[in-house]
Amino acid sequence: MQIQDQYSRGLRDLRISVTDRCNFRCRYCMPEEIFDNNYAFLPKEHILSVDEIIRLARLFTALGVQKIRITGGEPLLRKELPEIIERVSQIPQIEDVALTTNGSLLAKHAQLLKNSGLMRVAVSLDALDDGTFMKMNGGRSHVQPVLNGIEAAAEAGLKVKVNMVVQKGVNDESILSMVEYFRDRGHILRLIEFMDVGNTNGWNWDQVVSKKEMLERIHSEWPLEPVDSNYSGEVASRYRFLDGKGEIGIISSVSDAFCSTCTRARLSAEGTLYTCLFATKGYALLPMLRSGASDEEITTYLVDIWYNRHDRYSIDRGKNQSDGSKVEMSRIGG
Ligand SMILES: Nc1nc2c(ncn2[C@@H]2O[C@H](COP(=O)(O)OP(=O)(O)OP(=O)(O)O)[C@@H](O)[C@H]2O)c(=O)[nH]1
Ligand SMILES: C[S@@+](CC[C@H](N)C(=O)[O-])C[C@H]1O[C@@H](n2cnc3c(N)ncnc32)[C@H](O)[C@@H]1O
Ligand code: SF4
Ligand code: SF4
Repeated sequence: MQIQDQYSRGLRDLRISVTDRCNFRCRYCMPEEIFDNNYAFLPKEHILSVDEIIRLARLFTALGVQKIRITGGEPLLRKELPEIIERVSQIPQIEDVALTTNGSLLAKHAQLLKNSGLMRVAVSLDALDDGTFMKMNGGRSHVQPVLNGIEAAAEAGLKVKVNMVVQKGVNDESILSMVEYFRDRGHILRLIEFMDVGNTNGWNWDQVVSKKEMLERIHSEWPLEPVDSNYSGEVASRYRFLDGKGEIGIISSVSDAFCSTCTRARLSAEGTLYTCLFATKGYALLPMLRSGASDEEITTYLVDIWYNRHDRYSIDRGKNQSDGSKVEMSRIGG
């Protein structure tokens, strides 16, 4: 069944958060003064079990989902991650299984994840110097373990992309060194505009380096040209180096929104469905799962939610948007 929302967007991509916990405290996502020892993380019994994740993933594939991204929190903190990946990748309609991780624990697990059926990994890394990186991740990790994770993933045969959130005055001076490092090693670096996700990261426009500015800075060092998207609705705009040394991506949710082609649904660790990264409201599926709802009942509910979807937060950014607090990024995983 192919379903469409109010702007004729299908449902292709399901992003599943497998935990709300993380071993980092990136200031733009989980500032440590908020996510401290008193923070109420989800108790285990309120988190989707592996069976529940697989059941929902199957139901979503019947509505058009072909691509699954596992995220968090930090997904490598979930002990059952290899089993989740193995079972998700065995669902016949699933063509692409990817993982988004901070990379700090990846070196140890990359080969097992690849053997379990993982195809691609996006590793987040914001700078190559420990000073800047540790300032951004709340002092939780040096750079080297993440670089080791990236190399282990590549050696295991996983396709690797690197995600860098760019924050003006914090790590924008690291753009060129990051570009140089990863183009020399053949990994695609994607530069992400700092976004106003959640309610706690102190976002303001002054800290955003726009896509245009990032491109100008990189182009003046290594000339670039645009490349067509790999698929309709791709989040990153692609640019190739004219000297033939690979490509980069820019994710410009703030300065150049891409909502018109957004086919992404997000499932939080506690089984709540969000139809936008900036949603103020989610749809709790866990009570249905645990009260014996049939596949047909859950599917009818999902179809109805998608049919009524009219999210386009980034296009409308700055206009009066609905009140209420937004879901935290660590709950739905970016
Ligand atoms: N505003 C907005 N940002 C998004 C959306 N999807 C992804 N992002 C941002 O882009 C970042 C990178 O996304 P990834 O999870 O690495 O992967 P992807 O864009 O799906 O990548 P590919 O599947 O390789 O094309 C995320 O961490 C978010 O910060 C979206 O629907 N809206
Ligand atoms: C929430 S994390 C979850 C997965 C994993 N812990 C990681 O960091 O890759 C997913 C992605 O969201 C990005 N992200 C988090 N907060 C962001 C923000 N305020 N603006 C832009 N991207 C953000 C992170 O950099 C990361 O690439
Ligand atoms: S961006 Fe990822 S690594 Fe950083 S705090 Fe958020 S969930 Fe953790
Ligand atoms: S802001 Fe919402 S609707 Fe727009 S691309 Fe991101 S998730 Fe999709």
